[in-house]
Formats: sequence, structure tokens, C-alpha cells
Amino acid sequence: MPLLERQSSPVPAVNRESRDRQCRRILFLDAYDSFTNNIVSLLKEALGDDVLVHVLHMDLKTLHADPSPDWTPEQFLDRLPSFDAVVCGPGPGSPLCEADVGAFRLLWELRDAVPVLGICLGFQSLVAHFGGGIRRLRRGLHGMVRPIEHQSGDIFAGVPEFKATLYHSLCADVGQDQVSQESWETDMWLPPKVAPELVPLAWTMEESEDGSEPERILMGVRHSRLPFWGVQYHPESVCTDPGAHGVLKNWFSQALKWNESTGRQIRPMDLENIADSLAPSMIVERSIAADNQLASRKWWRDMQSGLAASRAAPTYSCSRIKLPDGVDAADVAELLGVGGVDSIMLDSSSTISGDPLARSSIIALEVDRALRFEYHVGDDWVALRQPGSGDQEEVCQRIEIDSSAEHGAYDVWNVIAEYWEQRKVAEEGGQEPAFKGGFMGFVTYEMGLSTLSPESVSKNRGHRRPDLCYAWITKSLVLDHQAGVAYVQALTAPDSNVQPWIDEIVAKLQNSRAWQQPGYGTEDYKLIAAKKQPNELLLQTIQEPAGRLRFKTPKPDKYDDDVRQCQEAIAEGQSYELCLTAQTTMTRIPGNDVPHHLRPSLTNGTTNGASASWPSDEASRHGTPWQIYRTLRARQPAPFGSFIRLAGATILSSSPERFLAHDAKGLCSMRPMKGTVRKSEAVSTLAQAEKLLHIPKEEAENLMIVDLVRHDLYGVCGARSVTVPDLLKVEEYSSVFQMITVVNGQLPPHGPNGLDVLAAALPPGSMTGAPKKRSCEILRTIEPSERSIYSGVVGFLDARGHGDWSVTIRTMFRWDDEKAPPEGPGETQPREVWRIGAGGAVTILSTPEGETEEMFTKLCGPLGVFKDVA
Ligand SMILES: C=C(O[C@@H]1C=C(C(=O)O)C=C[C@H]1O)C(=O)O
Ligand SMILES: NC(=O)CC[C@H](N)C(=O)O
Repeated sequence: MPLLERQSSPVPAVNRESRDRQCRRILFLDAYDSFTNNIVSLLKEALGDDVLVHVLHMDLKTLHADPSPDWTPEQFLDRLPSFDAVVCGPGPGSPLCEADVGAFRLLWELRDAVPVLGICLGFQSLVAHFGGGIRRLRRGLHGMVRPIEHQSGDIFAGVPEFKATLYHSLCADVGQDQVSQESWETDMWLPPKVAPELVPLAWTMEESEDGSEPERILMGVRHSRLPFWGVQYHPESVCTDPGAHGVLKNWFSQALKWNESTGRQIRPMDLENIADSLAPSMIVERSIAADNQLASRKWWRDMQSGLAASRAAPTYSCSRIKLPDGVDAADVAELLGVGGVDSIMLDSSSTISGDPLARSSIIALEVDRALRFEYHVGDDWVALRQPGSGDQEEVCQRIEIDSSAEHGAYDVWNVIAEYWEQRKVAEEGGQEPAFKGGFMGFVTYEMGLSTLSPESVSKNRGHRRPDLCYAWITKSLVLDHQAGVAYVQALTAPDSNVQPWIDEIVAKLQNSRAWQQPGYGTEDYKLIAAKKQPNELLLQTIQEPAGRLRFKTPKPDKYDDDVRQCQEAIAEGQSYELCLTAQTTMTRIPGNDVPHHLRPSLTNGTTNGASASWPSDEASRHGTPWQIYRTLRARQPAPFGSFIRLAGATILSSSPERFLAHDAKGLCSMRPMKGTVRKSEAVSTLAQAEKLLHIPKEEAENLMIVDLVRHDLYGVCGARSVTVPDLLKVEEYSSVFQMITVVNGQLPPHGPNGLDVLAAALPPGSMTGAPKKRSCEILRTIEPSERSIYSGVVGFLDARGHGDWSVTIRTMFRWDDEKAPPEGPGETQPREVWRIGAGGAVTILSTPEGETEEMFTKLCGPLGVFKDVA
């Protein structure tokens, strides 16, 4: 699109002033929680869309997406009279710690009180300020759904009995434990001695396992004189009964009544500094406003020339052919030269077992000629690289970006989005391939971490590896296993004739053994895959110092300690759930990594069609990455597997977890996975696994991430745009059963797109725990090394705007530049280093032994493959 057209895109005719005049306004103080957006959306749903909710962090910093400047304490006090009411949200930490609650504390002391609703941490802050104590629960309650007992009074008026989700480790101590059982029934509703101005409105009784008295947990209060209310439970959780929404309505009408009866006038406000943070119209408005400023940005002007301007406005060409039953994507990949450096294959290998998620495999072609976008966290540029070919040198271009965490920063995502915008192709309707050409690549865990918590990624990381690498793929093959169709396709300049190339590939496919004798190449791998050792034996044998391969697995005792450390952080209220992980390193003597099918044949000088070619003796064996991958996919088929060799990284993945898929119409779908049972003789059927997974501990683990993912989606899609069509469903994989939930979000038209969702939601919540920011910061202090490729994502964003990204788990990876010293006798060469990350969610109900077992179960799949084949 020409420059001027972008500049002049119209801002929608939203008359902010008139909109504002009819609006009620709520200020939401967010304590860096991962459920905030769920509450904002619920407020709009319960109170009506004409209630404007402005979200500000409790330390008075504006949201990442909000371009307006942070507030000073003076501005905060000065602007409060412009709001009808304030919500103090949930969050990590303690209400007694100033850094955790920030401006909450200013509210309780105002001379002209503003109506407030405190939720969880906000509730605790209210109780603590007016005399209540704060102590730890006997055992933290996270993702636990409990009945809330109330007397239908005050903000509970007319609200039916309901159950609500709890996320807390700390609780209010208003002397409830000192009240005798006889007087409890009456005293429980009276203002407690220690906090005489507070009136209890709701309780829950937590049954204890040891037969002692149930724990009395205060769930709701109001101030007897001032307009302050609080609830300890989470009204916004997907598992809180919708009947409970009445409490929010009641609170707001009480707040308005207070304003009316005390003559508290709501002052009109300078609209520059206040926005309806999650209204879809606001989200669109911000996105258009940012677009309108593009022409003034240096990075954007840089993008109008050189490599950044190459391949604009492509044409899509495709031949669609029948895909015979049982054709194996890896056999086809070999035929097309995949397996060496510069390979990308997204592989639904579990299609062989009829997995409905295993729909398509995508093979990128001519990756060695694809333009790459590479970004290393902390750099203030994005490198564009056009690899050389023949006697042509590699060409590079740097796009300078503003990588600072300040508002309005322009980052690598803007560069990617801009390149993609200029190369969009239309959707044609009807049956289409999953991918039509466009970006494919990977993103590391540290890339996500750097936006969430910049100080968690050190400046000096000892390497220059890309944290994001996207290659622009113009030629590709998609195998739609379910429709039985293959697409040979290209994105090219409108005047180029790509049909002969397409015809050539079609002919090659149709005349191949892969097509005519489906699955012929998989036999060798299936044999090795079948010789899987039991985990215990595997972990024992790798301890014996072998010649070529050396293994360093996590120490069970250390991992147990790490689990305990996580649980201590959870008991303190710092986190609700922490996804703890550990890395295993494997080193080996470097060897020939060129896969056999790409080696020159000894007899006729052409490429050798033979597949595995296994040497008989162990000493001369050197499994190529491709052989290792083929064994991995045979042993552990997965819907979101991948083989990627790009930008110095080698990624062999058998991921079962989709992070995010989206289409061009803005329907986004995330699939958090939490809750794992190892397959065994005792647990071999889905029904048995369901019994084990549908228990409070496992459901809570999943639910917490579901609520977090809902928040991530609401943040980009806007209020009232998220649904949960599939909650807590158990699925079967080759060595484990997993519980998953599907969370969908619908983006508003003409605003942000799937790439924005991806950028905002990294790192994947299922790999961090909740709340995300604090949890990542805690994990960073427990886990000694970078997670790197593990816990990041791999996938694609195609030229139509369809995307699909998997979480990089059950994966082994290597960086070309990572070397270990020689180890064996006579060894002189540095060793290559491979890594496997594994872990699981730690909650207050975890046991160190259980978590350690789970980590080793997940590790052993890829580990055994490496031991058997590398
Ligand atoms: C951490 C891993 O897996 C994550 C943790 C899970 C769990 O705690 O049950 C399940 C799937 C993944 O989101 C891993 O595979 O290494
Ligand atoms: N969800 C919350 O607000 C939790 C509050 C506090 N951090 C606790 O754990 O008790």
C-alpha cells in the first residue's frame, strides 16, 4: 500500500465527549494480576456497556497499551473526583506490603471518600486498614470453587446462593477463630471487635482434612460508615456462578446512591488521560491512531526500501491434488529435500492415530532462499537477512526500532506486522489450505519475558542468538490429512510464471514412492520407536558414562527443593501457581548432520533416496537431526510437531499443545493444557485418566490458566469478546493423558490482529503460572538457565492472516554456537549441546515427589529418543 494511503486512514467517528457525558466512570486499580481484564469485562457485562472502566496499575503506571503518561500521586488524587467509583483488584503479594498495593492505601484515608470495591488483594487491603489482621490460610485456595454463605443483605441483596472461585493464600483475621461455636451463628454477622467499623457480609467454611473445626474465611465486608465494600472471592472466574454477578450490580448502585446522598459531584474530566480501557471501540481507536502516526516513525520509513520492500503485493498460485490415504508427511519432506539446515516442517504426525487436531502438515520449500527477520532481546534493531546463493553474498538490512519499554515503543512485532500488511492475500472461501505462504518461525521464552518483565532478561546473556526468527516462505506444500488433499503453492510477483515449478513438484509427488507406497519410509523408525525402554531403566542407563553421548539430567533432590521453594512462594501469596521447569543437557561429538537422503550417492552422484541407513555398530553411529526427529515422531506422534533448522537453531518437537490459532476474521483460539497423567498399565484408558484428572487439584491447575488466558485474550479482543467452549477436557497422547480447555476470543473488525494477540500473550500462560508477571520473576530466581526455545512457540502467520502457534514442549533443541568441552579420552573437538526442558505446574496441593515424577515423565520421551538414535 502506498505511503499516503496508510497515513490518511480515517479515525472512526467516535465523539469522545458526547460518549463520555452519558458514561458512568470506574477507575480500576490493577495490582499486576492476570485476571484483571476478566473483571473489567464482567463489570461492563453486569453494569452495561455505557460504564467506562479506566484501568491503571496500582503504582499509577498506565497500561502497556495505553499511550498516555503515567500518573503522579497528585494527579491520582486530583483525578479521583472524576470517577463514580474505584475497584481495587486482586494481585500477588500481601496487602501489608506497600509495593504490592500501591495506591489502594491512599483510598482508605481520603477526606472525601470515593466508593470502592476491593476484590481479593483489594479486599484484604480494606480489612487490614480498618483493624483486621492478615494471616496465611491453613492451606492456600487457588482455583478452588466454594459455596459463599451470605444473608442476602447489602450488596448480596437478592443474590441467590452461589459458588465462587478462590485464589488466595492469605486471609482476613477479624478474630473469627476466637468466637465459640455456640455464638458463631449470630456473631459471625456482627462487626468484629478488632475491626468495629467493618460489617461481615459473607463467609465460607473450609472443611479440614484432619477432622478439626472448619476454617472460617471471611468472604465479604462493608464499612459501616464509609462507601467501602470488599469480596475475597473472584467474581470474574469462569467457574464462579453467573448468579453472583448481582453483587457487582448491587455494589455499583450502592456506590451511586452514596454519591447522590452525600452530594458527591462527578467532575467532568480532561479526556486525554482517561479511556474506556477494554471497550473494543477503544482498542480499535488506539490501533488506528498508532497507524496514523506511522509516517513519522523512522523504522517505518526504513521499511519502504531495501529488503524490507521486497516481494510486496504477491500473487498466490496453487495446484490442488489428491492426497492418497496414509501418505507420510516425513516421507514427502525427504522427497522435497527437507532435513538439512534451513528446513521448516510443521508436522501433524498424530494423524496416523486419527487425532482430530492433526489436520495439516506444512512443509516450507526453498527455505535457504527465504528472507528472515531476526531479533535478539535488548537490541534496538531488527535484522533482515537475505541468504546468499551461488556466488551471491548474503544481504542484510537493519531496521532500527525503539525497544525501550516506554509507552508507544515500536518493536519487532511492528516490523513483522508492517511487512505482512503489504503482502496480504485475500481469502477465497471454500476449502482452503491451513497455510498459503507467509511467515514461519520460532519465538523464545525470553522474547515474551522481555515485555512482561524487562529486568528478568539480563543485558549480557553471553550469546547473540535470535529470540525471534521469522522466515518469509513463498513456496510450500500443505498436506490436509483429513480432507485428503495436498496443495502445492507459491506466493510470487504478479508477472512471474510459477506454474512450471508447481507442475514439476506435482509430478514429483505423484510419481514418488511416498505417494504410491504410502508410509514406506516409516518402517525403520517404527522399529526403533517400538524399542522404548521404561523410564526408570532409561534414567539409569544414561548415568553410565558412555563414549559418545553424555547426559546431565536434573537432580531429583534439587528439583524437590525447587518445588518446595515454589510452594513457599505460593503460601506467601506471591503466586497462585508456578510452572516450574528444569533442563537436561546432552552432549555429543559432532558428526555429519546431513541427512542420508541428501547425501551424494556413492554410485551415481545423484541424491540417495534411501531413508534411515542405520550403522550397525554403536561407535560409528551419528544420528542426524532428521533421523532423531523421525524417531521422535514415530514414538511420540503429536498434532503440533515440528522440525525446524533455522538461524542456528535446530528444533525437534512433538508438542501436544496449541498456544494460539487465529483466522483472518479475527477468531482466536487458545488451548491451555494443564493436568498430566502418565500412561501405565493401571491408567491406560481415557475413562481411567478422567477419574484421575477430574479431581480438585488437577481441575484447579487448569482453571487458573484458563482464567489467565481469558485475561490475555480480553486484553486484545476487548470486553465481552471471550468464550470458553470446552472446559477441562481430557485427551489421550502417546505416553500421557492431558487435560485441556479451549478459550476463544473474537477480535474487533479493523483493529488489532492475531499477531497482536500473540505478542501480548507471550510467554504462554501454561508455562508460567499465574499471575504471569510475578510468577515469571519468581521462576527466574529458581531456574538457573534461560529456557530459550523451550517454553516459547513455533508456528506460522500466513499471508491471509491465519496463524497457528504451538507451545515448544516435549522438544529437544540445539544452538549451533553452543559448545561443550571435549570429555572422552582422545577427544579434541568441542562437543555439541542439546537441551530438553521439562516441568509442570506447582500448586499448593503438589507434592515434590509427584512433580519430580511428572517432570521426568515428560523428559523421558525425547530423552529416550536421543539416547537411542543420536
Ligand atoms: C511444562 C511442561 O508442560 C506444561 C505443563 C503441563 C502440566 O503442568 O500439566 C501440561 C502441559 C504444558 O503446558 C512440559 O512439557 O515440560
Ligand atoms: N488473588 C489475590 O488477590 C490474592 C491476594 C493475596 N496475594 C493472597 O494470595 O492472598
